[in-house]
Amino acid sequence: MTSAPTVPPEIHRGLAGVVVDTTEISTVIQETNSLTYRGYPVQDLAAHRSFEEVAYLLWHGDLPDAAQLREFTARERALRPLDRTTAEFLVRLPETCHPMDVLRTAVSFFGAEDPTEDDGSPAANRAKSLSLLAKLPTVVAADHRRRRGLDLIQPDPALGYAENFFHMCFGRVPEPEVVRCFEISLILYAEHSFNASTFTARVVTSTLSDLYSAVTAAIGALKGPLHGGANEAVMHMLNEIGDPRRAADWLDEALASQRKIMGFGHRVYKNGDSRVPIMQEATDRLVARAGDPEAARLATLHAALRHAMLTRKAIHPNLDYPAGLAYHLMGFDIPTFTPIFVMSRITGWTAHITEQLEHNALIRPLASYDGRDQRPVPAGA
Ligand SMILES: CC(=O)SCCNC(=O)CCNC(=O)[C@H](O)C(C)(C)COP(=O)(O)OP(=O)(O)OC[C@H]1O[C@@H](n2cnc3c(N)ncnc32)[C@H](O)[C@@H]1OP(=O)(O)O
Ligand SMILES: O=C([O-])CC(=O)C(=O)O
Repeated sequence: MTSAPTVPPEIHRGLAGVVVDTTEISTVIQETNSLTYRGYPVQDLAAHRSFEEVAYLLWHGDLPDAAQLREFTARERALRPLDRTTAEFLVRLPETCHPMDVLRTAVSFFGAEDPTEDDGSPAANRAKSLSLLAKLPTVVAADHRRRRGLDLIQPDPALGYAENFFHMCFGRVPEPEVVRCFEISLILYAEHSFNASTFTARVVTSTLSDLYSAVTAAIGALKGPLHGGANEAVMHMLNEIGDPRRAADWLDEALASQRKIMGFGHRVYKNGDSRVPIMQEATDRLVARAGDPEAARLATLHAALRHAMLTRKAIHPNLDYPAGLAYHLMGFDIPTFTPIFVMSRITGWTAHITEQLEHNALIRPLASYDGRDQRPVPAGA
């Protein structure tokens, strides 16, 4: 009897187009290039709400009322300082390591220090998430200053999340318009469904590992230049091109040598990233406010490259393209750009960790083997 020929399995490399689970947290709609958090359009949240309100929304499912927001922000502000052991541990890390490595190590260290580390109850995870939201900016700012040879500035509980970050990095808070542009970037970066780092967090959580392990792994996934690391790569690329008149030629050479152009393209959005118009407007406001030739040169170069990429490849910018330039204009050093993304995405990651635990199934796909045929092990020498 002959056996029926086996149908080769369909391979979905990179899980492209594969729907692996449901989520109530956000939806990225490819057809309309839109994004909602818990049902609210992200554009409206960016226009009318604070980052703290969005964090609350992602975790609790609804926007806070005034009393809930007061309580939430008071708790976040109280949790910002680092204890002495953590601060001493972080300054011992080599300055040659990337700030994302510092952040990843810090989260791992917080996990090792947390006495409730093995209690994965929803209440314990909510407390850990809030503590990370509060402390990550303190770590990022301390590291930003350490690399400039400056001492840490303690968090100021009188300041909001975004303002306090500027205070801890620079010892001053810029004009409200600059703070608002920064806050808009945090709102836009907060959540994006099953992107690579969030999926990483869900994979780790699906084994019933702890929240710190899941966030540590997610930071590792976000660091790569095909994901969050692109906001830094955008600025390196603009610096490499230099002259706006060189943008089109530079692009032609880069494409001819098969280079990926950083800050362009997206796995889900094929006709433009829903978040880009709002972030681009915020970046344009920063350029206008700076009012200097250097900001104008960068803005012209940024626009010229975007135009050339659309003309040559019909590929649109993603959020990292305007955000990278915006963070530079705000005065942050390039290696701090992706850590800022983490300060925001910690909200989305931890919302997904909670959701994964609510309906957990171990994440374990299959692979189609195309290696050597089975063969006998030769006798040892
Ligand atoms: C917050 C975020 O994480 S957003 C993403 C940030 N990452 C980047 O900006 C890095 C640059 N972009 C990229 O590498 C890609 O666009 C990704 C990884 C984001 C998405 O990749 P994919 O979904 O695999 O894109 P896909 O393979 O469908 O690309 C289609 C075609 O466009 C090309 N393409 C896509 N993006 C780019 C790019 N940035 N530069 C040059 N070519 C590109 C691909 O090479 C491919 O060409 P081909 O069909 O001739 O081989
Ligand atoms: O959704 C993705 O693949 C990447 C992205 O834009 C994000 O994580 O914000």
